[in-house]
Amino acid sequence: MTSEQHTVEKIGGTSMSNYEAVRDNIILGGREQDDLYQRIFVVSAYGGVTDELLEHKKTGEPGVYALFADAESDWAWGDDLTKLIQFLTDINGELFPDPMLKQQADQFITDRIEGVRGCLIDLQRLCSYGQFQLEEHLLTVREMLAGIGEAHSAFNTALKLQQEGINARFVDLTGWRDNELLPLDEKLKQAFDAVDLSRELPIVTGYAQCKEGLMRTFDRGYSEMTFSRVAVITNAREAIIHKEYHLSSADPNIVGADKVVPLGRTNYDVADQLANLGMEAIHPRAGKGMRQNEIPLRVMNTFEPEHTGTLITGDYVSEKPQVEIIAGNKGVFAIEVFDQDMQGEPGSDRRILEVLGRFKVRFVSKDTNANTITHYVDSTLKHVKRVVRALKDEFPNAEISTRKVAIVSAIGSDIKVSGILSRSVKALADEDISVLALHQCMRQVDIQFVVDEDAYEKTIVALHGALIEPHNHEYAIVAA
Ligand SMILES: Nc1ncnc2c1ncn2[C@@H]1O[C@H](COP(=O)(O)OP(=O)(O)O)[C@@H](O)[C@H]1O
Ligand SMILES: N[C@@H](CC(=O)OP(=O)(O)O)C(=O)O
Repeated sequence: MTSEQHTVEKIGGTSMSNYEAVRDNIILGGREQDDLYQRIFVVSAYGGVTDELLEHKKTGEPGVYALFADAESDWAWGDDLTKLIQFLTDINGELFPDPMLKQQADQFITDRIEGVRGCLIDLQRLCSYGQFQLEEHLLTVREMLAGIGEAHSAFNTALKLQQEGINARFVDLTGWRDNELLPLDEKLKQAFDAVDLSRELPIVTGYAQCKEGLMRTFDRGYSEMTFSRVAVITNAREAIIHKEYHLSSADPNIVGADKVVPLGRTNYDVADQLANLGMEAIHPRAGKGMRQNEIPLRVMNTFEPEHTGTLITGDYVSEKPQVEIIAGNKGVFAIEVFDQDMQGEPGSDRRILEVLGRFKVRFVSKDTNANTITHYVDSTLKHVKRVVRALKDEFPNAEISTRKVAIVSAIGSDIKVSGILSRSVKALADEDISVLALHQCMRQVDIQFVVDEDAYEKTIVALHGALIEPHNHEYAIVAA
């Protein structure tokens, strides 16, 4: 099934938890009955469910997976799974006042969870014989558990919409009781060849089981990968992500919702800069497929459906050079290698990168001079300490130092604005913010300021006030 007239739309977890908003603002949105179709919805688990299944995305608090992987507490995971059934059936109770429908939804998800419980008990027994190592199967366990959340929300949404007279169809990509493991693209082709978009509304699980193993590469970003591959494989005319906020000119929680303005237009290059800083409009690997297939990506605010949101395309460059977004990352470690012999010994950078690669530490930015190379890494203190120990072995005569910093970036599809650098630095100086390092590429799509970690918020506010607010954008920066 491919058509050039349909959209593929991802609905994020926080939005999914508000069924009425999903139904009224996304599914119906004032459309006539005949205009409801030609859309594919890829849904995430309800907010907080995947945290319970795996571990809390922000706090790290263990979920079922983390407890199962921690061999010490043999049965804590089982108790957690039982609590999870209660959590999910409570959600069903909110969603289905009709007892028959609630019973149907409860039956579906309880069967699924009890099936997984049986699997995990068998796996534990298998691994108790020593020939089988639990560690070798943990990624499969993680994938199986993750899929429960999306199966739950997709099944419920399809059932609810059917009750509202919409021909919604539950498309389960979680591989539950599948007898073959297919590569992702093949699995998607198989699933959507069976769908008639002119008269069916597929509600698709954001988790897809496939030979590549989505979580191996994307972990908690798996639903974006499923979403983007569905858009590519079915040749969508547009891909849309429905989130609980606009992609704004800065974090509304820092600058103030009254001061930020939605980004109306931008491009995948800017989206990659944001992802590099940890503020993901779209995961770069997920965005790559859509960019290469020239599928526009729109980020919509579920709770402001009348707003055209942010349209991300590969070729967009703002007519008037300007900063479009101030974004940053405060959890960054600067690892500085200062070695007086460096100038005379080419290859130092390669050796440093080899150490970072060995510990799978990703760097967000870097700067160098004759005898100093500094990498700014987005990692944990534990990993940074390991890297520093390895660097000391590699560079015995070097001074190696680390420091927690924040990186704040002024980003835009074209920021070749004369005087922007001086205005930015002045805005920071006026707030007594010292700039520890400064990076700008010749392509001029971003200027990165490295500041003390505790100056992160002040820096974002100062740059937003100097570079964006004076333009008094109203509806959006270049409305989509
Ligand atoms: N430029 C920005 N536009 C909108 N929100 C932003 C921006 N920068 C940071 N944020 C913050 O990111 C939060 C969402 O973070 P994110 O991890 O993407 O949520 P989710 O995991 O639900 O997609 C928003 O609630 C907002 O506080
Ligand atoms: N439900 C998964 C996948 C996901 O992307 O969710 P969300 O769209 O709410 O970020 C998770 O929480 O990781």
